[in-house]
Amino acid sequence: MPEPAETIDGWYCLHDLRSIDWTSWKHVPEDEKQEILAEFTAMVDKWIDNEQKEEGSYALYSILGQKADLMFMLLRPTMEELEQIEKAFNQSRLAEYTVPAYSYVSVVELGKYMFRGEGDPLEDPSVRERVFPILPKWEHICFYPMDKKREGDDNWYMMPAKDRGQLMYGHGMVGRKYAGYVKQVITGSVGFDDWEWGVTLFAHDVIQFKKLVYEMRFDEASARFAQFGPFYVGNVLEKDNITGYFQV
Ligand code: VOV
Repeated sequence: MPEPAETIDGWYCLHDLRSIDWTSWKHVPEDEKQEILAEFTAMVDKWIDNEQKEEGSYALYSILGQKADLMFMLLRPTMEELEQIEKAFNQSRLAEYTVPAYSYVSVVELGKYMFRGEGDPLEDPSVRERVFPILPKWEHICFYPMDKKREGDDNWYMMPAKDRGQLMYGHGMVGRKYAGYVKQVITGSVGFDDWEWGVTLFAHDVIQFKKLVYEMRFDEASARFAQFGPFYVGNVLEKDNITGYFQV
């Protein structure tokens, strides 16, 4: 049996995507809208406070297209904390005007392919930074789940570790060209959700997602083995712009 890849796991992750029921929202009296948004903003304040204490992280984006309108990406040390956040939103008044669109449960993951250090990797500050990341608040986000193929000769899980390591090295080299343009957070979801990984990318210029994902399609790790779920792309929603976003 090929040697399984060892992973270094960090914060648990919830991608929570919601669609807004604009028709119902439109009919809410203005003063009530302000109260509802104040309650939601107070929730975001808690996420910001938690991030400042480095006990987790968050990203808040508006999503284009009809698949969803909002995406919350939340990182916490435990799944219980993620559940509390999800529940708090579901019990909020804003939730009455949203419909669940998609969700994804995973954990920030670093494959040991590239880790050359000795001892406990979680004591290495550069590893900690990657598995307990403070999510960038860059202008754009792109999120999609993916699998590695298990078909005939293209079975990732039957490949020797050394060959997988080589392919991941090639993958990393393509990715490195985008340093400063795209930041990636890879979350593992085997046993947690319907796909094997969640890929979350952040960029200042949205076109960089297309360039990177397209270039990677030609790299063997993706060309032979990658299978993709739905893609979600969006724009950062800063706390101060929440009221403006909900204006109708
Ligand atoms: C910004 C670009 C970028 C960079 C620099 C980068 C680098 C790296 C390195 C060095 C490593 C290996 C060690 C680790 O960290 O695990 C990985 C790992 C991984 N990646 Fe990646 N990736 C990028 C970007 C990047 C993209 C765009 C995708 C989606 C693929 C595509 O075709 O759409 C992706 C996927 C993954 C996955 C699913 C894994 C885990 C695979 C496994 O079998 O364990 N990734 N990735």
